[in-house]
Amino acid sequence: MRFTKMEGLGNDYIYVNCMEGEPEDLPTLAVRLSDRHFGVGADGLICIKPGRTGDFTMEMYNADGSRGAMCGNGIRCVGKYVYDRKLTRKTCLTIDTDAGPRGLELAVRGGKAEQVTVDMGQAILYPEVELEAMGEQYTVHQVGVGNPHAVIFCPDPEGVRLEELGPVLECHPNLRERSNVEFVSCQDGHDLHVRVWERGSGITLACGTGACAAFEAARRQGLCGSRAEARLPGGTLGLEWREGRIFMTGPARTVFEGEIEMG
Ligand SMILES: N[C@@H](CCC[C@H](N)C(=O)O)C(=O)O
Repeated sequence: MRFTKMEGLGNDYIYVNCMEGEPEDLPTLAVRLSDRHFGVGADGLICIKPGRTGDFTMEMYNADGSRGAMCGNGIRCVGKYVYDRKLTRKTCLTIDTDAGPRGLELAVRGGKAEQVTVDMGQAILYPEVELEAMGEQYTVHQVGVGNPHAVIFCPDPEGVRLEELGPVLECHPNLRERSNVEFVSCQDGHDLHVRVWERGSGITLACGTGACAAFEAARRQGLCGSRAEARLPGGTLGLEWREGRIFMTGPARTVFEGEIEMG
């Protein structure tokens, strides 16, 4: 099976062209290929399929084989994948996801898509909850960006013991559902510093939907205005709130292509 490894801010996935059929048992394949020692190594698997109503469909699996409805860094790479391989000549396209269709605008240089802006749609803010984890109290802002996020504001995200707290918070019974977790600080009304524990994949270098969830929570708290930059360990994303929708801009990059023996 041929595959392409791509990354957006170091949030890396294995991309498989499923336009004319797909491998069997995608959750098991995601676990096998994502393994960084015995597989290719990635935060998960993304399949590119024919559009349902849009131009293409993105189907994503986390490294543990669970399915994610949306992936902000992944969808930018899907845009680059279909454009660079000439599966489309459109620079404005619609990608169907389990969370609904998302509009993409590609910035092209030398025949390749480099930066991608995604209309991430409306974020939903649920009532905040207080909870206890590893002996500490946290105020959690629950945000839906097509997938569930638990945003916690703190003075220094770098000081958080994410590898220990992440798994506890991801499955905390006080949350609406199993969630992605972001520790966030906001400075100067636009500078968001974000560290992420991703549901199903653990600590990742970035999370596009997580950056949007942090932005929405910060905006609603009056901590930032309608434009912000989210600084994550893997790089920076541009965020803009326009008429109730969030627009996210960032890079998409191909790392390498390969072929793996199945069975
Ligand atoms: N890395 C992603 C989010 C991937 C899905 C997430 N782990 C989930 O299960 O909801 C992003 O960039 O948004």
